[in-house]
Amino acid sequence: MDAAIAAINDSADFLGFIHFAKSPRHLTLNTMKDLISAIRSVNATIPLVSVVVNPENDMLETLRDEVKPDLIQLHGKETPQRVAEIAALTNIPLIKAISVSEKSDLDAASLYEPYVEYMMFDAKPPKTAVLPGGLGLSFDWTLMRHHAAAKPWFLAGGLSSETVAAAVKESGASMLDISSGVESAPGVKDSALISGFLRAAKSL
Ligand SMILES: O=C(O)c1ccccc1NCC(=O)[C@H](O)[C@H](O)COP(=O)(O)O
Repeated sequence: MDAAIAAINDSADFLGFIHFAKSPRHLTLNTMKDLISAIRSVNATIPLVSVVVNPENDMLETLRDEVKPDLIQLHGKETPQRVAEIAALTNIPLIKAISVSEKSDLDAASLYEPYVEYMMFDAKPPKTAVLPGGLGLSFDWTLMRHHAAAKPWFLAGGLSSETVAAAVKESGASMLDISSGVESAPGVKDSALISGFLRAAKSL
């Protein structure tokens, strides 16, 4: 909660919460529900995002009916057809994350755009990685320069107060997503790092 308050005080535009058991950032759906409710009692407007990976329908129904995030971020290998089903099932705006290591990884993005509010482009994890995100890895940001997008998109992966200026310059991103770059240890958000990142990003 302290990190969420720090981010709100420093004018973060979204807050995200991970539901993925293997992640050091994992929150149960009950904990996420309580956290979302507590944050809404101090700030009713900041959009709150539940981040999930290849979710089954029963989990999505719990998100929709109990957790009630403003957005759901899909960070797995969901196909465009599955994203369409999730949009219809939940009626909650979606963010679809795409893993990028080369230009051709961007080709499928347009297939998702009809069903989502936002896209996210994140670094492709190594094959051996346990996590699909939150790894502090970046990709060639210049790949985004010529990407024709119909929906607004976040740049993610390896961002920090040190890298953000180059990331924005090289990618042309106007929306950013950060996780490990504002942590003092895996899963431990650091208020000072959050403030530093938001100041650096908003000064660009
Ligand atoms: O962060 C996680 O542990 C995680 C686990 C499962 C699915 C997604 C996850 N993170 C997704 C994010 O949106 C991260 O913010 C994004 O990958 C950037 O991470 P980082 O490179 O650490 O800033």
